[in-house]
Amino acid sequence: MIAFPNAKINIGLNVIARRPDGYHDLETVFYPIKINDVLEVVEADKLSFESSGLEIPGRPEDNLCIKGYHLLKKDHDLPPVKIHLHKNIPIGAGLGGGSADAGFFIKLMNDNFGLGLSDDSMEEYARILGADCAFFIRNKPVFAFEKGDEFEPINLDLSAYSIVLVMPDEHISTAEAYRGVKAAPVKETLYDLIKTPLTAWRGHIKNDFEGHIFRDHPAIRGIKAELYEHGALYASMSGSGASVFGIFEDTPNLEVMEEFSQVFYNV
Ligand SMILES: C[C@@](CO)(OP(=O)(O)O)[C@H](O)COP(=O)(O)OP(=O)(O)OC[C@H]1O[C@@H](n2ccc(N)nc2=O)[C@H](O)[C@@H]1O
Ligand SMILES: Nc1ncnc2c1ncn2[C@@H]1O[C@H](COP(=O)(O)OP(=O)(O)O)[C@@H](O)[C@H]1O
Repeated sequence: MIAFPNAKINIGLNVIARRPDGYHDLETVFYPIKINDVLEVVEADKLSFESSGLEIPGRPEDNLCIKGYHLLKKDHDLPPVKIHLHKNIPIGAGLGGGSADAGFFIKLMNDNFGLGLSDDSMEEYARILGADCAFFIRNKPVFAFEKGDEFEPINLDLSAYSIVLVMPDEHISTAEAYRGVKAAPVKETLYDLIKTPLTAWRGHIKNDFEGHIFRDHPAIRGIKAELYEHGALYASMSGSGASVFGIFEDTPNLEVMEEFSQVFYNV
């Protein structure tokens, strides 16, 4: 059994308040994009995890797929499985790649071992693994709030546009991004702003992580500026960075950027 976990981008991200549990309340829009890992799970004599493709930092036993297995195993009678992950979604990119693997792993296990879990119930399991993980259960554009794990579906279809994603050499961990951010209440909620025409987003829809990350990593700021110079209608860092996306009317030629970063066209 095989699945193709996809990445997400954040269109806007407001960090609103620090919570007593150390997390932050935020509002953001999650939008799925077409950069995918390959996740294969087969029944085996013992539980194992292996990966190919991009190198995943950390021990295999800490991989979110293995954590997902142990979480489900507490409540369900599961056989041991062999997990193979081909990693293609850039890591430390703000693309939620690990979270996508976790969400898709839960869905794979549910389908293949007849666990009978509803989407709500799978979201509950996913939330335990990480704030972003629950999004990947339904995997549809949403306005997300609280820890970024409560959702309101939205009608947002960008398929008429060309989305280009640029991944610099630098990587940024989610923990680093939250450490430097200053929480503040919003003046205009993203829930309303996202309904305005895309051409009105620039200068209004913001990502609060950009402030300190652009200061500490000027090359990332440069990528955003370059996307606007190439005609993006809207450009932003995704989530906690370091990737930056641009939304274009027509696919741009970004050959000049390919020298120092990885460019994904039409995601
Ligand atoms: C920033 C966002 C934006 O979508 O994702 P990325 O851009 O990294 O993919 C998310 O908030 C990341 O979600 P996720 O990566 O699942 O976070 P978790 O594993 O739950 O938490 C990692 C760390 O981020 C911080 N954290 C996360 C979520 C949140 N609402 N407040 C926080 O302060 C905490 O310090 C936590 O220890
Ligand atoms: N399946 C996985 N794929 C990628 N990273 C994983 C996975 N499981 C656990 N991790 C851990 O999560 C960290 C960041 O994951 P990722 O989702 O790529 O972050 P971000 O969304 O912030 O770019 C990695 O450094 C790694 O240690």
